[in-house]
Amino acid sequence: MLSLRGAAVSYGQRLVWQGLDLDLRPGEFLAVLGPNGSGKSSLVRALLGRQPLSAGTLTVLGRAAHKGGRHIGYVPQQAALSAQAMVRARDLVRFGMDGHRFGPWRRTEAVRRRVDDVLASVGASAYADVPVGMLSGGERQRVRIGQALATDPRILLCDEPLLSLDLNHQRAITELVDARRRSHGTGVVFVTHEINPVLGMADRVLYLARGGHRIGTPDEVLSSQSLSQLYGTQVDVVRVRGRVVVVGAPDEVAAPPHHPGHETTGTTGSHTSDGVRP
Ligand SMILES: Nc1ncnc2c1ncn2[C@@H]1O[C@H](COP(=O)(O)OP(=O)(O)OP(=O)(O)O)[C@@H](O)[C@H]1O
Repeated sequence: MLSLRGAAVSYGQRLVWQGLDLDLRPGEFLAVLGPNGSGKSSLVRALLGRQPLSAGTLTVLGRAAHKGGRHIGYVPQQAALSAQAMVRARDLVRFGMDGHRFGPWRRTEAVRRRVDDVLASVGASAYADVPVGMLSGGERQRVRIGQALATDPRILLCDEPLLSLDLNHQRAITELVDARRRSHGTGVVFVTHEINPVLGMADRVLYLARGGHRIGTPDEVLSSQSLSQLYGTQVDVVRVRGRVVVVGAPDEVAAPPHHPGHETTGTTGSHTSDGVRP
């Protein structure tokens, strides 16, 4: 579905990652992990065709990537709502369709039914008519996923969809995405700091750090040996009561410079010494 060969992203002199070979299969769940500033969002932007590769190639469904393809659904990082706060959940889902299939916004019966179906599929029917500014974080994430699924995309890119959600909502959101890929064969790229909610679902993990990466099954990548090699220092991956904790991964960044379109997801060095939060 997605194919990267020898891919790299850099901003000026800053090389973010390089030498990335990746194929996403239909229905596959790929978790993308890594500390702040390791280039997870840059990868998502590259896959969306919004960030040019500095080396290598990307094809999406067999064709060179381009912006705005309706085959890719995108769940962005939680952003300040401001402009959308008064928009109803059902309108957000409809916006997701308008840009693609239906041209100018038309209130046709078919569109209304489709919006209802999408809202039902993400469990958001009960608050379809509530302004999104009044929804909880978890409810809003359901609606955002609905918006991303509005065009019935074959690939779903989720950029930190679990941020600021409690454990129950993290589980609900990951299960929603998991159910979707199983029922529709949707390929999923799921960027997260929170490995544990996706551990049982991820077919493969791509771990980005220090300009390098590891890719493989969760057991292959999330091992002391693999992460120690990646970081170039001793890192321990321990499993405690079925949860994975990464101990000793050095913080990657001091303070990522703020620039438009790049929202950091936590405080400086939030990739803590236990790395992936339990
Ligand atoms: N548009 C840009 N111009 C210059 N540098 C950028 C730009 N976007 C990202 N960067 C830098 O590239 C690096 C990777 O950023 P990116 O947002 O992809 O990382 P990330 O892994 O998603 O981080 P986080 O977990 O904090 O969201 C960072 O050092 C960041 O400051």
